[in-house]
Amino acid sequence: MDDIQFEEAARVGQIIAIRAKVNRAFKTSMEVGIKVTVQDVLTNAEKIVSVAYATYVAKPVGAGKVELKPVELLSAEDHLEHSLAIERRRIRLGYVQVFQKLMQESNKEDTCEEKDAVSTEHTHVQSTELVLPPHANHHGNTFGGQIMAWMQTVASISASRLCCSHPILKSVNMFKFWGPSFVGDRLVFNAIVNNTFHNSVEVGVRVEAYNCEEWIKDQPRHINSAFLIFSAVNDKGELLTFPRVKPTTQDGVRRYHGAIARRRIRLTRKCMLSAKGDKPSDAWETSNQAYLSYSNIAALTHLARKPGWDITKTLDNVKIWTHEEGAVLSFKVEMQVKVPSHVAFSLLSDFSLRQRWDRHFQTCEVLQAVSEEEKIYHVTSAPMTGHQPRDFVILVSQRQPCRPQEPYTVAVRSVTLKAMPPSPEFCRSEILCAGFQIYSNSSSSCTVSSPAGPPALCPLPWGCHLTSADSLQRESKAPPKKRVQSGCVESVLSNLTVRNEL
Ligand SMILES: CCCC(=O)SCCNC(=O)CCNC(=O)[C@H](O)C(C)(C)COP(=O)(O)OP(=O)(O)OC[C@H]1O[C@@H](n2cnc3c(N)ncnc32)[C@H](O)[C@@H]1OP(=O)(O)O
Repeated sequence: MDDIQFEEAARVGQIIAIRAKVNRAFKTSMEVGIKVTVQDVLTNAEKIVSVAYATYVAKPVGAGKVELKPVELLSAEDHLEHSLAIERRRIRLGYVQVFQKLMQESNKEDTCEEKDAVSTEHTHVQSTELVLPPHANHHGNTFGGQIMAWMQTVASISASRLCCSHPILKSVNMFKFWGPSFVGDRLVFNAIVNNTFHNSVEVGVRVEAYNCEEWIKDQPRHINSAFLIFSAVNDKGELLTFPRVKPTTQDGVRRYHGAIARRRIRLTRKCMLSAKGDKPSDAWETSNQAYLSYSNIAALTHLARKPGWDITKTLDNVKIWTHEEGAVLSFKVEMQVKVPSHVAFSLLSDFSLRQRWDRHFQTCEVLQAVSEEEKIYHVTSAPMTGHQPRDFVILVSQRQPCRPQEPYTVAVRSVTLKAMPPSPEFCRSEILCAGFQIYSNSSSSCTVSSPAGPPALCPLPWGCHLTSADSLQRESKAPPKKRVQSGCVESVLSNLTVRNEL
């Protein structure tokens, strides 16, 4: 289960709609997108409660695995979600490594030394539940949602020890059901406050399952651990401040730092969700690398798939498309080239080759080869206006297709690197959203499509549409002047040269 954020409370008398769809089947697992909205019967106003993604694994009775068939994609939205699902899966599978890296860093930080800090041991709550048939599915497996509901009860009692009020669940951190539990099992829930952050508190819940034999032998199965974040309000609806806590055991210290690391990842995500087009590019840090790569690929994919592209010019086998939305203008250049798609991809994704065919690239140096698929480059470029040469620090994310119908993707966006601050020699410039999508036409030819546009219109994971709607609204209120993003025209110009050089 990915992070769950509760954006809106659903109250008695309101109508809840839950929409779920398999976005992509991988091998044995599949991503399900879930959107929960609440409608007020009196006003008809509909609000989003939560958008979340769950991973299900098809499981036959007994041992063995079920290999899933690919899902059939019917709409443009199906295609978009399908492309982005694989990027979200990368974030999920990489989460533990990111967390561990952050833990290494946060272990150096001191724990709370405040005299009046409350010992976390005061917040320990335990409860035991017996799994009965109504709690389980037709295989006799306890419903994940039932386990989550029990977790929330015990966690909110734990949080209430600190706030002397009713805690409100704000979000649930990404978690995994490690193993199943069955009808007849006893589930023991242990909840404890890990850390407090001014207006919020993180409670960790560990779930252990016992069948009768395991109960007697005291041999629990650890089936789940989750982290729930609560806030609390007073009668006037004002947020309450939580007291500082201090861990008193070695395990408590580990959990205390774990909460800080998880919060860093959460805040990074939130910060990226509320990103405005005019803010400086994001810093490349341990806590946000996965999200920056996601947003790089997602921005390009989303832009390329937007409805409403118009052909502006056709030159031989090159088409230039434009897309207008509010006051924002984006470009896309599309060309047929007589080289196999994998060759075009290897040429276009290696930016150190770009100087050979792009006159806008004067120098290009790899600053960080993060992985085979993510590289950070420093690029210098001749001045377009004025007299100062420009430079860029860009993240290039490249992806190979999982299926023949899918494109090769090379996405480009600016990032900030501490090791490469702006220098007086160059005017630091930004690429917001650009790159290539390469579709195979035959074994010897392909179509290279190169969109470039603003990121405010791109989706980000978990709750993106709220941000997009906001930004669209902002854009529509802007003065009616076409805003061509910096780097957009240059991108079009330089991408045009690809054709000849290939
Ligand atoms: C209708 C109601 C349904 C319910 O509520 S069920 C109740 C709650 N869930 C449970 O009780 C499940 C408990 N867990 C289990 O039984 C096992 O972990 C489970 C799900 C069978 C998987 O076991 P295995 O097949 O041995 O696991 P595996 O390591 O080979 O991985 C299987 C597929 O899952 C993927 N996976 C593993 N960790 C993941 C993660 N953190 N995020 C997303 N996907 C993840 C993994 O990549 C693999 O996928 P694929 O085969 O490559 O498609």
